[in-house]
Amino acid sequence: MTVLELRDVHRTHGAGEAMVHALRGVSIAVQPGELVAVMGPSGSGKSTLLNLAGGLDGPTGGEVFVEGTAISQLSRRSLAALRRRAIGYVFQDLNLLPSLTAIENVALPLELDGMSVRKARAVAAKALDDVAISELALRFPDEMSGGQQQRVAIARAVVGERRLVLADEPTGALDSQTGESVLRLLRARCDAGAAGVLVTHDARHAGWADRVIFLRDGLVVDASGPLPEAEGLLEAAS
Ligand SMILES: Nc1ncnc2c1ncn2[C@@H]1O[C@H](COP(=O)(O)OP(=O)(O)OP(=O)(O)O)[C@@H](O)[C@H]1O
Repeated sequence: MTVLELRDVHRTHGAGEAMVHALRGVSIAVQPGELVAVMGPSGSGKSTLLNLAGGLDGPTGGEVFVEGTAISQLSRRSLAALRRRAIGYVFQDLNLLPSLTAIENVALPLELDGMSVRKARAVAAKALDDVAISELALRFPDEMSGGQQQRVAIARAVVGERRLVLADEPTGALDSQTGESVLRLLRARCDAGAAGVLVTHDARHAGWADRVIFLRDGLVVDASGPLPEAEGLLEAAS
């Protein structure tokens, strides 16, 4: 089943002369096992697309479907449950809770979903092990490097077998080696069956994706295989 579908999605901000058309009719579909990179110049609508895909924002036109469900039809409570259970987010602002340890941060969505603390901690410990930082489980975010925090954020995004993983420049300011390991984790999650959407400015990062969608002024201007087509488009845009 298609995990994520945007059908003729529009998003405007503001009104009257100040109205901005962040997205002007975008249609995409992402299948299980597929990692799709979204590229485009600053202001082209990439973050808007990701926020709509994750149900963090609603479209002003068109519809977003997650696993066949139109998310505009969901109650607030159902949408919150869908976000917690099915969707993992790795955003540049990591949103790790500073007063919780690494393992508590990863376990939190599971506990919120009703899993016992004991079981949630066991699942979280496995997720931290998967991203090779099990020895940091009891550290607080400010006791970890940026790369280590990023791994915690990835573990939290995929814990509990989330089927849709959304990443907005997940490598942030990381050095290239650490950044690559974050992308490798995302790729591995998709290879294990999740659908992924990766917003990036970096053509090398887009090289981890199965295909690249290129946005300009809120429209998909090309959807192609990964490199070298994406590099050509980037050069054409600059
Ligand atoms: N809350 C908002 N209010 C008003 N305008 C907004 C809002 N959010 C986004 N926009 C506008 O919508 C357009 C698309 O923004 P968006 O952040 O999606 O672009 P982007 O491609 O992610 O850019 P960047 O690469 O710089 O992060 C821009 O013109 C932006 O100024």
